[in-house]
Amino acid sequence: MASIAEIESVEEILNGHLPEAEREAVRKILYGKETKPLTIPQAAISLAEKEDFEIKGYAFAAAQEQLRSPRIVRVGLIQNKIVVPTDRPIKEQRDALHQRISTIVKAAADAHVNIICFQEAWTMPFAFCTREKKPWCEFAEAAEDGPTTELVKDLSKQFNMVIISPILERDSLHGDTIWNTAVVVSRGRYLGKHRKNHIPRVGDFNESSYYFEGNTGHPVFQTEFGKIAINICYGRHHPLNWFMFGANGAEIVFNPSATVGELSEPLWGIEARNAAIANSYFTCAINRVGTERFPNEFTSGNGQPAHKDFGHFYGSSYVAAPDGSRTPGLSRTRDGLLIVEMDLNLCRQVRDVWGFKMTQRLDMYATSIAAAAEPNYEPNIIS
Ligand SMILES: NC(=O)NCCC(=O)O
Repeated sequence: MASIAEIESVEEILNGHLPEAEREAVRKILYGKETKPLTIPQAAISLAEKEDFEIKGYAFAAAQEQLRSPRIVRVGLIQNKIVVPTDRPIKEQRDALHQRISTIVKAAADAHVNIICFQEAWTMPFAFCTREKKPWCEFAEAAEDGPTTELVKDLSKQFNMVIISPILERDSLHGDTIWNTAVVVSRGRYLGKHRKNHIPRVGDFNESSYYFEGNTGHPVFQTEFGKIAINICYGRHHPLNWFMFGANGAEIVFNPSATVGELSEPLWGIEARNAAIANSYFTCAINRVGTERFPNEFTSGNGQPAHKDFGHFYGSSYVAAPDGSRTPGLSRTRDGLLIVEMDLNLCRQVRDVWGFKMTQRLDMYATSIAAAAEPNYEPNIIS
């Protein structure tokens, strides 16, 4: 039997072992309405083969309306391993990732992707497990015009793509503070940024040693391809975080992440998908792959011996639609590009059917939440 880290994907196992007669019914129960495979241009397929990354494409269907034209958008999600070992010079590590992701973006451009999102802190290993400041803080760079944003501006301009680039940000203007930030670039220009709202204090995710909770609220970016927002990684466990992006009008919310199997894999397929259902928008969940080893040992505060790796980042990036259907996930082990076509009209179509916005009782919850946030709140328990 394969070890859990070696399992390529749950879908592969189901497809390989379910009798054909039942396969489609089981798929429908688990994943909802069928997502049709997309025809991916040969140039993109050849590049993926040559450069050894998975490429998969699916399309969500929406109803044809009488008064509105379809609003078809193609999104791309990239998941990847780090390229060179973590003891190599910072610039070499970052340059290697810049090169790798630029190649995958080229395949996305060949497949006519309009909006692409990279994984959380994509320019670096997820070194926060070490609690060491040196040399990892050196990966932090300016959101507006750091070397990574300059590269992303070039790619965005060259391929007319909106690019979401989650980086470690250094804000030199405000005390050299560090943030976990997603930068949004459109038409080759910096459009804005969002800083991660919820900072984990769980397992080896010692991110609070490096940066604070974000101070940018819940911005939604109006792009030529629709209204988009970013809920960075651990924010996916917070329903109100998802909710506020929806309250500000998001049609697609990206969830660039870095998370490991032991901790979160059973939650992974549920949370972004549930957010898509609850908020009647599309969600795009992205996780890195591979096992990252660090030069120095660190402990996990769990009584176990010190160790040098973070465990297995399980990939499995996927997209969920407001009607609750979802695409299959990318591989649990390989670099990959997931291309998904969607009609943004589906958001309103689902709202009309389910009425979740109409029935949400915001005024009642506003009062209740304001009361519950008071330090002397008395929980309403009747015994
Ligand atoms: N990067 C990050 O916030 N990870 C926390 C663990 C998780 O949310 O699964």
